[in-house]
Amino acid sequence: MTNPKLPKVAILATGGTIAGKAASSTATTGYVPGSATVADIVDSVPALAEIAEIVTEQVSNIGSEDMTDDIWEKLTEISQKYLDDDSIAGVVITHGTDTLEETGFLLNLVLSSDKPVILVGSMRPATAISADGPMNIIEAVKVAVCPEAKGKGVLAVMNDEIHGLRDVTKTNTTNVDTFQSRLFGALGMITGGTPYFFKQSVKPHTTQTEFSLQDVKDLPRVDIIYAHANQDSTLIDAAVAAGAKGIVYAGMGNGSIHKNAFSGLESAANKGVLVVRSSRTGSGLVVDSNSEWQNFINAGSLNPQKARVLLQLALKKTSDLEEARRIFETY
Ligand SMILES: NC(=O)C[C@H](N)C(=O)O
Repeated sequence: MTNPKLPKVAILATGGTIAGKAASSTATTGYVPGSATVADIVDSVPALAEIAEIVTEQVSNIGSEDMTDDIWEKLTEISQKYLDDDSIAGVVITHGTDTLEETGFLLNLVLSSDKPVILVGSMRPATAISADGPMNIIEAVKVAVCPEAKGKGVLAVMNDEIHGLRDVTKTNTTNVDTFQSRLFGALGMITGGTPYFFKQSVKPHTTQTEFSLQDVKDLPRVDIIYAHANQDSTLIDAAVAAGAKGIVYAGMGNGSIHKNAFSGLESAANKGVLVVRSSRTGSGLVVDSNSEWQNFINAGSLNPQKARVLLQLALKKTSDLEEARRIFETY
């Protein structure tokens, strides 16, 4: 779509339900994510041509439950290539919603630009009645050309809301209002087709971080172990045996550790594996509580999947406990 009078936006497509097709217009589950191309998506929303000159690139076409390190590496490089292009005003990335928060948090930490970068997905396939994808992509492009979106880090636009990728998480399996920033709230909203911003995160992102594209290469293995009643150390020992350099423990409450899992985590930490305590509750901070857990790092407000991303990047810089702790306190 060319209209050189309008700002130029790159739409990079990775797949997801926004590119999904179902057998019937009433089917909202059981569809195939990643079956429409970026060209199909853009062609099906002619109103985009009134907002921006659109250029597109297909990065992958997968359900985001199948996200890999290789696609992360490719996506970060391609995103930075467009951000470095003086003719581009902003970048929109279409993405499945299942791992959108992990990809987005990674981009928020490694991309270097103050241009808007917007992740967008949908909860209903493109073929569904009341599909949410077309309006979501229109609103994402509107935010991408909005001067106020500059310098706010990587953003997610869905369901008329603008969220920061550090804090947003998927909270519902199928509802269109699934993305919430539970602890700190949305950064803004889109009403009547206009983006309105009300706040921004104080945490460093994009141009302010110590991470770069180089850190996305050869990411170390980090496993998440989910806490539960009657737990033991079997899966923790298995993670270490599989070569994990880090473990995120999705603990109970304020990162509480089952006493029978503690011995496995302690022995992992003694072998140099960095262990982060996060929480399976879905909200709140994980802070110091039990004096026995001094060899572990607190995830603060990062949920287990976000803590995993930060721990992977931290491990590219250090294996020192205190230095990794500083990184978790910073971001
Ligand atoms: N709504 C969605 O996009 C879910 C889909 N499984 C995905 O993440 O690709």
